[in-house]
Amino acid sequence: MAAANSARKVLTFVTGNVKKLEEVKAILAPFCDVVPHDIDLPELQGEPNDIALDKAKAAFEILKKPLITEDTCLCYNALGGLPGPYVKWFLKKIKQEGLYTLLAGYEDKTAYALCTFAYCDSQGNIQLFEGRTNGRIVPPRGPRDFGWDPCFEPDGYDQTYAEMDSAEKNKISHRAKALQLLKEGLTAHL
Ligand SMILES: O=c1nc[nH]c2c1ncn2[C@H]1C[C@H](O)[C@@H](COP(=O)(O)OP(=O)(O)OP(=O)(O)O)O1
Ligand SMILES: [Mg+2]
Repeated sequence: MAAANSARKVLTFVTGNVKKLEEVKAILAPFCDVVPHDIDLPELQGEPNDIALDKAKAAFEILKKPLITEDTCLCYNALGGLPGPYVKWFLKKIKQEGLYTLLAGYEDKTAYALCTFAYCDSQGNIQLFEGRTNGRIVPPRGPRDFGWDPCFEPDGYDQTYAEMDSAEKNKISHRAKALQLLKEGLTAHL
């Protein structure tokens, strides 16, 4: 990875999620190539930062080379930040409709999408880069090919993430913001 300046930089992204990979590749295209490595990493329960750190540590123990991992949370303000890192399991069991009806008893539909990238260097040192986009939870609208995108309407938009084109989402998303910080943080390393 520590390539000469003239060579194209390469980052290994450990994820099992092809839609994440697609977005990360598109957002980082001007900066580096992204090579996926599909490992189903164990995920701790707990605070988003601890989960993100642990995910990178687990990936490094297997690959023993520099890499990035990412963990995404969908946090409802009315629920003290839940489902947060557990949104994957909520989605699996109650689907997009359920993610909306979960808030039936609450007036506050605001939420934020939180993305935490972890970069692990060749020595196993880990740095985190966090991006957050505020919005609200709505009845699902738009294509259903990426997680909770149909339920999340970012502030300042009347479209859900799912209804926006991908280029637009990639300008304002939680993931785009985290990757901007990662690019700034890694320019010296890569
Ligand atoms: O921008 C997004 N828009 C909509 N849905 C999203 C987004 N980003 C992640 N998601 C979904 C995927 C999974 O249901 C959960 C996060 O769980 P999370 O553990 O981070 O993802 P994952 O297990 O699919 O992939 P990985 O192998 O990288 O852990 O939210
Ligand atoms: Mg996961």
